Amino acid sequence: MNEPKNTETTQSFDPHASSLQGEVKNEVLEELYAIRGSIDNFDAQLVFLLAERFKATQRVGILKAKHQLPPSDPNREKAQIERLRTLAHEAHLDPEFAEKFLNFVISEVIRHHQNISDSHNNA
Ligand SMILES: C=C(O[C@@H]1C=C(C(=O)O)C=C[C@H]1O)C(=O)O
Repeated sequence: MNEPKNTETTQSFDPHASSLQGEVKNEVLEELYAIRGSIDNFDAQLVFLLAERFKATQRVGILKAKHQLPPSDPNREKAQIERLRTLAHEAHLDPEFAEKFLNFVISEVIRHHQNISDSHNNA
């Protein structure tokens, strides 16, 4: 996966921004910054991964619009949710959270698909 050359974000982001400065000992702050470095890496990857996922779902949306297929596919969603809940359980992630997260993403995808279908029909 190609990561964008996001010099703007890297230049303006202050990894040490904190409301705790001056409130806790320096060594605690240093340890916090070290852990937060990993959190920042995870968050960046999440954004890249989601961007790739949305690229793929856009293609599905175009395919569906071309062939007059409905934006959502409830049986597919059911299967995905079951799978993700199992994966989450195995990974010690709360399955309820995994389900909510997937539903949140899917509802946004369906909104995109509806928009693609509307503009396809109006063209
Ligand atoms: C992407 C699709 O469209 C919708 C969105 C889904 C998703 O984001 O994974 C899954 C099923 C559909 O409701 C699809 O049908 O594959």
